[in-house]
Amino acid sequence: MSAVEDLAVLDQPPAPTGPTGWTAARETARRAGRPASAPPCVPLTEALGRTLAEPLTALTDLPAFDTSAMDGWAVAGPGPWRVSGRLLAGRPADGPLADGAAVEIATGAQLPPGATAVLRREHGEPDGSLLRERVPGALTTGQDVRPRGQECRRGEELLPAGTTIGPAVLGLAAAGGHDRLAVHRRPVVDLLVLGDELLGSGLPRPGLVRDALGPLLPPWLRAAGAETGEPRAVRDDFGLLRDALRHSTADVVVTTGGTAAGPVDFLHRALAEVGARLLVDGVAVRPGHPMLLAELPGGRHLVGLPGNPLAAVAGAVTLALPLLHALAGRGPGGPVRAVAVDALPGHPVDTRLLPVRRTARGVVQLPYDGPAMLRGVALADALAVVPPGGAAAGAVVELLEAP
Ligand SMILES: Nc1nc2c(c(=O)[nH]1)N[C@H]1C(S)=C(S)[C@@H](COP(=O)(O)OP(=O)(O)OC[C@H]3O[C@@H](n4cnc5c(N)ncnc54)[C@H](O)[C@@H]3O)O[C@H]1N2
Ligand code: MOO
Repeated sequence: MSAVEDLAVLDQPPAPTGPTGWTAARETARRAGRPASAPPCVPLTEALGRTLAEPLTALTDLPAFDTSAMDGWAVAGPGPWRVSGRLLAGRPADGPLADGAAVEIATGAQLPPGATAVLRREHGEPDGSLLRERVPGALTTGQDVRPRGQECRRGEELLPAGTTIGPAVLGLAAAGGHDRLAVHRRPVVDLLVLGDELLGSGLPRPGLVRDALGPLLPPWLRAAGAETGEPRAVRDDFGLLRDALRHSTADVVVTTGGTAAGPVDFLHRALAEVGARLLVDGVAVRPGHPMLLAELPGGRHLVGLPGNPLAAVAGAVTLALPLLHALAGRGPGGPVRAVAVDALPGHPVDTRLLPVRRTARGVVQLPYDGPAMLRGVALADALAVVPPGGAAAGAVVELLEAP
């Protein structure tokens, strides 16, 4: 081994020897993800759900020209005014308006030079070719005019890099003159669902249960910025799992099940066999404590979610979403907090994640929150982070996104 390689090995944090604290585990996952360099520039139609790789700047003043905010008349100076002509939206204004003149104007039309205000249709009284105000003297200079640059000036930063591109961002980008946006690449996720007992359809039968995570995880991971296809069912076979890990080229492999120490829980062995390095091996959190995070050769990652469905949800919010957000270039965002209406029960030494519902007075616990249950979380607005020992009534707790 060369000296450089030697140093690189010494630089790496040692493999965890026990459960990682919940906050540290989430932070480790976030730090593990770095967005790829050279972000692509994509058309607006392909940018939804991605993250701005560069600040969004205005390519134009907004509005780009003085605009009428109302249907009525553009007027110059105090009334009464002599009316001639009509200005519609979509056509450039022609000649300037002389003092004492008015022109009929539509909302959104460019104001002619010399116009001092817009008189709304309902506030004006046409009298032959003259126009008067219904309430004389009520019109003020600049009224119902959207002056050029009111919202922004050309070159002004509208949104910072790291902003998630939602419909409003697309609209703003278009308004600001953009056809394409520099965005972070979506991290590609392979989802492997482990377990011989899992059914893809139909009713549970003796010993067999429906796969609940195959339907639950992909849309949630996509909403977190990932690109992922159909989950792949992998039977409880060491060789199959090892080969699935070995052959995946995804940025992140997410597995469900097989994290514990049962006779067919092969995940740890398969990770060792493919040369993975564990970054988190168990987390002091309930449910979900066997969750893990590993670095695969080539700097890719694997998140091992426990098989119990609510434990898998806890693993996703703790490890998978922070990792994917970081890879997708999303900032961590500020914590969301709420008051606990009643006391929230905790684990004596571990953090607990509880499905809760928002009410006007704060959040309340939902029933059916066992590790194997989804009934509570399906009704939940969020997962409350309950510190060891529990949270008293009136305490402020952090909230995490529920699927
Ligand atoms: N001796 C110990 N046993 C277990 C421990 C422990 O600490 N010591 N921890 C328990 C906890 S907590 C959890 S969580 C599970 C984690 O187990 P695995 O990740 O190995 O998951 P499996 O054994 O494969 O499955 C557990 C459970 O979940 C059901 N399952 C799995 N996948 C799905 C799916 N896609 N949809 C619905 N249900 C699923 C599976 O049938 C099992 O019932 O280990 C405990 N054991
Ligand atoms: O992770 Mo387990 O209960 O905590 O389901």
